[in-house]
Amino acid sequence: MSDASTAADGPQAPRPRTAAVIPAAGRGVRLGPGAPKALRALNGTPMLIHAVRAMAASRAVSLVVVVAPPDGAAEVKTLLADHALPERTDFLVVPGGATRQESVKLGLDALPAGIDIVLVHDAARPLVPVDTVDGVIEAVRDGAPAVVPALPVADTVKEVEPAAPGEPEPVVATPERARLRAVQTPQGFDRATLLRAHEAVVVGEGATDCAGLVERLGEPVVLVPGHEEAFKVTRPLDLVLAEAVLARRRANDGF
Ligand SMILES: Nc1ccn([C@@H]2O[C@H](COP(=O)(O)OP(=O)(O)OP(=O)(O)O)[C@@H](O)[C@H]2O)c(=O)n1
Ligand SMILES: C[C@](O)(CO)[C@H](O)COP(=O)(O)O
Repeated sequence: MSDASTAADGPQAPRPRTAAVIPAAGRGVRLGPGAPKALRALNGTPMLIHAVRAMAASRAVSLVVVVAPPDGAAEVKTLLADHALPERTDFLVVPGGATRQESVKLGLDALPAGIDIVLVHDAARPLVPVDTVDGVIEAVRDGAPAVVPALPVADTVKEVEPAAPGEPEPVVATPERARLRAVQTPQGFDRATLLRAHEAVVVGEGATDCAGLVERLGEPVVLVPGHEEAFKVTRPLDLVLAEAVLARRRANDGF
């Protein structure tokens, strides 16, 4: 994707500037004991570095804000300095909060003036392909205030009445699968809309993704195609899958 702001036949309006906020402050409890999830290695490189490279691979992204584990900002700055990253991209590191939503808000608060489009991308989705990133940015540039990459759901999904641990859970509904989508990141937003959505959150009534907050404002949220390789590393088997994807990429492209 080219980011030129002038054309041969004269000056045009400058392209909107895009930043990526990467919440990376989670512990990774479901992955099991160890370092914070974003700092764990995939093929010898921290997951966070894979995620940062995935964002910086888009020529439209001029700034990446990493939201680090609360006591890990210095370590993350060192990691960014120690790994090869594109020179055209700027990097900022801020400490995160107690929830993903709080961490994203801390990242948003660190954005400088002049950024119009914000991607929010989980460090835990280190392998998202650049075409998916660019597809999200393009849809925001085309005027959608909130854009989410998504895939059809493969399993049938049941809604349950939560039960005590160890007790069977009663099913209350089976949503029509053809209407369900599993959503991924990066989610892309018009900056002002995303900020308004975060500022409107009532304590105790958060959402598990930023797009959920925009929906509550009554603003439209649209989906674009996601990618199987943009899966979230959540449980131990996901690490095995992520390393297999990297091995396949190396075999295919010598990458
Ligand atoms: N307080 C938090 C919690 C989560 N995240 C980030 O949000 C993304 C998605 O969250 P998830 O995969 O659930 O990560 P964890 O919260 O670390 O996982 P777990 O729930 O297993 O502890 C991750 O990149 C994670 O680092 C964050 O920045 N700040
Ligand atoms: C944002 C997200 O990755 C979209 O699927 C997901 O909601 C994050 O959930 P988590 O359990 O907080 O990781």
